Amino acid sequence: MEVCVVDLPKYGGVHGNMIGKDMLIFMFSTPGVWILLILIYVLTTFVFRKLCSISWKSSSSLPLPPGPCPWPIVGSIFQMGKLPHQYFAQLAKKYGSPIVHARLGHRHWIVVHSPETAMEVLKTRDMEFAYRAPSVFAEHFSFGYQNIAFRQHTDATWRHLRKLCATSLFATSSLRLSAALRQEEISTMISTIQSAAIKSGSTFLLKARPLMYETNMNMMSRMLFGKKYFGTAHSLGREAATFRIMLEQVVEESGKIHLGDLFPMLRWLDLQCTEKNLREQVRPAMEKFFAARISERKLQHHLDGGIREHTDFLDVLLSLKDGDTLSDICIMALLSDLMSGGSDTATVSVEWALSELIVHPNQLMKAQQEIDNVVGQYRLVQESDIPYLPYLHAIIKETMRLHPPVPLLIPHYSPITSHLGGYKVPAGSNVMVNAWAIGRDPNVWSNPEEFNPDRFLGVADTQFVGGKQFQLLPFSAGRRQCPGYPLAAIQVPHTLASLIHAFNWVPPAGQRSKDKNMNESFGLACYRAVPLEAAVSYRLKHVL
Ligand code: HEM
Repeated sequence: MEVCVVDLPKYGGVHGNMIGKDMLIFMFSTPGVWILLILIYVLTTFVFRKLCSISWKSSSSLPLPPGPCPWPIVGSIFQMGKLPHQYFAQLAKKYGSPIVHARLGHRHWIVVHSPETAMEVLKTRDMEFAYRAPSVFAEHFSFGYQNIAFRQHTDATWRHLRKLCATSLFATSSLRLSAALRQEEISTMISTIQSAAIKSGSTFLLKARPLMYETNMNMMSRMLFGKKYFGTAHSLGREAATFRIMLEQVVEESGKIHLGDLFPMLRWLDLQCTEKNLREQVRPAMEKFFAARISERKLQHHLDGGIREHTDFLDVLLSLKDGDTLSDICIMALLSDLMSGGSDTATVSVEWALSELIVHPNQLMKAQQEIDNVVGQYRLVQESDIPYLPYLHAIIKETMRLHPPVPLLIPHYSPITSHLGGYKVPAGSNVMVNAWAIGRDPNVWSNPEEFNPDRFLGVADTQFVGGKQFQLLPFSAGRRQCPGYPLAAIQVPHTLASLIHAFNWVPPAGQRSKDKNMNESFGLACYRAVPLEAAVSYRLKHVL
């Protein structure tokens, strides 16, 4: 039998099982295949683009606002640095756009930089942008989004809580009732400094921040639940120690960037162990502290036979009836919200105002003269004097223009895809207003870097809360506008007036007025990076 030997190609015949290099060489040397491939490529690209444009158009056919090209996965986290408001202001300048965008991890940040765009976010389309983003810190600090700051504005309880604050804590009549306790705390602060001045001869070096912070905390805790934890010997028990430790933990956690917020899919891993700390240490400590305040007050109500007069906000909250009652968890969340909302912001405002006045001695002198004319030198400033001090008010407005205590406000959020100023806002974006940048914008203010309180003489206080022009936004505006504004509008000028009325403030020896270190640090509020230190001497004829 004849055997026909066929020399097979190494990988099989043309119509056989041909794979590998030779096959590729064969394919690409055939013009028909080339044409076919090009056709397939063109077709698929066309179909893909078409499909994309259909789904893009159904959400938004607009481009993202200008911004840096993000790194894969991390986005622009490493470019942002420690002062996000300054980073975004630079981006707005670089791209010549009042709306800029950066991606940080998984989340988009859309930041607006002009009064017009701020008005669109905070007023015109307030309902769309007044949401809050879910976040690791917010979830634990607010006992599961139970407080005002992190509850959604569409929730009826959010409206109820804001209304309760407006009618029973910050209403003019309520503030009048709590005025005496604030005066006591201010007098204590002044006499503490005065004693130190007497002890050290006449002029002494003072770091005022801790004292101002403690004074504000005492005012807040007394107004909210009738107790104080700083300063005098009788308030330094175990309860005060617990309170202070809790406070330190909250401040520390609030300043952290939680990876779970930037990469929600990795949240369960808790790579930094920050969530474990929040869940197992901070939240239980807060819960234990506030639960104890609530149960001791419930006991008092019981002993008083339900006829106790309201002495503080906790009394009001525990006396709510029928459909208005709040759960204990909600009360705890509200108390901690108000404590933290009202302490750092007021402290930071007064510290920046003092810092500016120390480097502008003529303006300090003018303010002191104004106060002397109204108050004299034989008593301390009282809240009832505040309406008669227009130059002091102008100083505070000018300070908050240059140093808004919360420079990017609290981030707003868009849960759905939306648009702003002709740009796309992807679903799940943080939408932020750069109050710091608007306050320093040369298109809005003449000589914006100059500290010139006179520009605000004769300007109504309502300018503080958005006003008509949205140029000055330290308290924000619209639905989320700071509910504590009526208190801050008394507390900040009262504290500042008392300090500059009672003392002379000059830079420490060897430091000239114009050597100003106005660097900032970013946190719950935007403090001076280096706490203010000044040489202080008592200037009143009145002795405490
Ligand atoms: C100088 C003093 C203060 C400044 C500059 C200030 C500023 C602000 C800002 C910028 C916001 C964010 C608004 C937004 O998200 O658009 C805010 C919200 C808030 N502030 Fe203030 N604040 C001050 C004092 C207070 C005080 C005294 C309290 C209470 C005792 C308070 C309680 C709150 C609360 C609860 C919120 C959340 C409001 C919400 O989300 O609905 N603040 N504040």
